[in-house]
Amino acid sequence: MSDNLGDSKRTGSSKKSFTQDKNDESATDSGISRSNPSSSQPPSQSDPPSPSDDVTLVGGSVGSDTPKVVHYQQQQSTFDESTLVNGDTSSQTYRGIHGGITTAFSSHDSRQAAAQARVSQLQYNHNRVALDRSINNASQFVHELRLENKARPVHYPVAEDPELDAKLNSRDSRIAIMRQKSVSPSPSSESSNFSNSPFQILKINFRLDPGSGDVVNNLDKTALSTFIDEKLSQVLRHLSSLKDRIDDTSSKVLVTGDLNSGKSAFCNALLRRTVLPEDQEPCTSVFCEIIDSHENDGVEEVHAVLIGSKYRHDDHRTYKTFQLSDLDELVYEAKTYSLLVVYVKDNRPPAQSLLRNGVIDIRLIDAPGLNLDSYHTTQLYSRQEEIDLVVFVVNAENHFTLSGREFISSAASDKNLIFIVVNKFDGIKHKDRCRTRIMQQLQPLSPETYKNADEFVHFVSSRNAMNGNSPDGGPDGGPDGGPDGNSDNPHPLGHPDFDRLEAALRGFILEKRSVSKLLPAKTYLCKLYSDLAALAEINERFYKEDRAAMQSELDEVSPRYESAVQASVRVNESIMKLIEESAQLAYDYSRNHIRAVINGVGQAPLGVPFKGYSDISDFARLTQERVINRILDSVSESEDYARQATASSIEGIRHVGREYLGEESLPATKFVPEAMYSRKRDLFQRQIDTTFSFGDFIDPNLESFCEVCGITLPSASTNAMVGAVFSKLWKTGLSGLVVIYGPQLLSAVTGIQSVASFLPDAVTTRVLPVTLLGVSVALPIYYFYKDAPRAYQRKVVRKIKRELENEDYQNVNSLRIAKEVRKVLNYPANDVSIGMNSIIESQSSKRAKLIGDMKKGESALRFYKDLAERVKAQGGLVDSYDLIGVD
Ligand SMILES: Nc1nc2c(ncn2[C@@H]2O[C@H](COP(=O)(O)OP(=O)(O)OP(=O)(O)O)[C@@H](O)[C@H]2O)c(=O)[nH]1
Repeated sequence: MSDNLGDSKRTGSSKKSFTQDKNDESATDSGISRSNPSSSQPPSQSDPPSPSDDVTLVGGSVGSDTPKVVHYQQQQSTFDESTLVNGDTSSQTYRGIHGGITTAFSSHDSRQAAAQARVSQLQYNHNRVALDRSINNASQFVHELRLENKARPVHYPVAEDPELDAKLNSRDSRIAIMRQKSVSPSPSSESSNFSNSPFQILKINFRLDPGSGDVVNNLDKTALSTFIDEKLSQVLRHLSSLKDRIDDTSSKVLVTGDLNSGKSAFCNALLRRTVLPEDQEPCTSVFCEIIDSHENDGVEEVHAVLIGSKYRHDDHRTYKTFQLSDLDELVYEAKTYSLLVVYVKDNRPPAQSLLRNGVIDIRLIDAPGLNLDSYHTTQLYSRQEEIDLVVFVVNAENHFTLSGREFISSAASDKNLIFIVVNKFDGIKHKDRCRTRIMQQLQPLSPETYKNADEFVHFVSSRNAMNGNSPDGGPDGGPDGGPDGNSDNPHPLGHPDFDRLEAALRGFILEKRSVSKLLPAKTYLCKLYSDLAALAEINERFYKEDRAAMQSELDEVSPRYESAVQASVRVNESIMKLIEESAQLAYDYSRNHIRAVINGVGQAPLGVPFKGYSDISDFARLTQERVINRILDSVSESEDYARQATASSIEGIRHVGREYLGEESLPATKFVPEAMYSRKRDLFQRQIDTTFSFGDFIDPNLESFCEVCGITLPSASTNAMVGAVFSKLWKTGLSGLVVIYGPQLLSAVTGIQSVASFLPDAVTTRVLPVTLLGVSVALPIYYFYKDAPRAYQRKVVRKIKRELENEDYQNVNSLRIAKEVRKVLNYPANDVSIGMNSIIESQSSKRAKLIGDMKKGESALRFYKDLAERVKAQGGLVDSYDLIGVD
């Protein structure tokens, strides 16, 4: 030691270094050489470095030619980059024996390690924040996809592998599935994966029920959409738990090992204070989770979690609170408590504190020693996601027990790397032999740990580290051993092995958490983004193809629709024209025909026999009936004509319809002509006043008078004129007759008088007046008597005509007849129209649906295009995060 001090003093440096080189031929009994760049002389045990000296450790990994160099600051018992030694010619090397192992330390590598740790830390934070953001983005994408799926079911490529289908639907495969079902009821065995699915995360396992036939084709869009929604909500849940995981800054270290191997002592040594009870006898039977007290408002206490409760710090019902000193008893109470949450204060600076190191909160979990009871629980515990590291404490005196071996090989396959702490190394006499044997045992149990033994396998004495005894000073402490259990007064030499273990532990947790915490998130995100991109592209392609197909369909449908509309207009027009022509024809015919009949009704004798005045009332009735019937007949004839016209028009309309719609398109209807004009026929007959009076038989008329008297009028016109005058006069009454015919009568009388002057007086005064009087009385009576039947006919005809005129009979009936024609023709027209409309409607609804679908497709296309771009960009970003590249 004096040599080293001398070296140190010669260089004027306070730095010392221990060189640990397992390959060195000049190794001590530990097989590790002592090297000193500045002095070839080994340091002696009697020359310990001064308390103020710092040292640099150079440690080589097993099987590695390159020694690993870590700077060691003795005073702080930490590894730090601030000390400069190796690589620097001015640096000095301190030689010393520590726990039988010669170690050499280089500050150069230490600086590198520290700088690297800082870069790792920065990179970790950067990656964590980036991943956090990426998880948020992914959640947003998935959320948007869910909404899209609700609006329009996502097109999901259900793998339709004909070969696979055939295999799955084959009898053998059905039997195989049924057998599998009967053997294993797990959900995964009940469903069959479509191996050619393009997805990893978004892969949906469709249950294949042997009895349900082709499950793929049986899935309708809605069912598929429900599956997808469920899958997406699963993804969202997973993203949320990933987020929790990477946002969780704490790391858990599970300390386990054989019974009595010193697990509690090791935890205490890490804390540099005796928190957990240590005993020769197995004592810890409850898991103890040690957490920095700042998570409990700085209060040191124990929360004993009752069996069956899930610990929640803010829920006092889940635990009972105790003092730290109660732990001595609590650790035995496995029947009451499932977990002891121990809050301890660690006031050491972050560089020394493991629990609160300023970067990540570390929780230590002291597990019960492995035995039959605890083995399974501990194994399950170690598999928890939150466990970032498993430290297995093995008693150097006992080596690995059977349960220890089993646990290590199982935990190693789970976590890949585990820390092995070979404790109680202070009590080992033949340390090198012990080391070799332990390494031999470890190699098959955890090859990875063995390969990286320098970092993961540590031979230490927790007791010495705790008590501050010299590394090789034995259980009772060396000559420079400090007071028991007092971290404030460590051994001046410190405990490089233990400190190295601590540094490696901390380095692993801090640096490797990128792998343990971030890598699962990155891997999941990469897969998810790749799936989302694939799904978006598939849908983009689908909607593009769909759009093209719809466009070509629309190109066909649109002209068909246009021509259907135009044809409908044309057909409609021609049918309307046909209807109007038919109605007009019926109207014209009816009007002319009825008018002609009405006009002609009084012209010819009605042929009603006049059987004398005794029968005059029958005569009157018959005459009136004859006139009315004649007119009604004309109406009926017009209606018949209209029926015929309607029948031919119906055929015309149906012909037009058939031409456009096709033979079978019109409903089979039967035209019943009799149904036309079946109502309101006798209306007119009922309206005519059929009563008559005596006056109806008196209708003086020159023509008839002359006819009755056998007088022939000069001409028809004169006859008519005179007749009219005569008629007028008659209407004015007898006085008028006298006024008009008076002169004639007077001249006749005068003529008679002049003739009478030649006649004897007796003749002129008696016979002549009497004769004349007789004639003038008898003649009208005779006339009226003879003319009465015809007078009645004339009067009835005139009366009826007058009434008809008043009613605008011809027009009203013609309109009625034409209206009925129109009405009846509207039926076939309607049939044609319905046929036409259905064609237009089908084209129109097809067109409208296509246009609507195209619009929806457009927005879906935009969505997926946008999604694909964003997802790809995000995927590329996440892929570029280098989580494990910083070493
Ligand atoms: N010599 C020596 N003894 C130690 C060391 N570490 C622990 N011991 C002793 O070993 C005994 C058991 O230590 P514990 O820490 O209780 O062991 P444990 O593994 O926690 O025990 P259980 O949890 O009960 O299985 C105690 O008497 C300790 O003092 C060490 O490094 N060297």
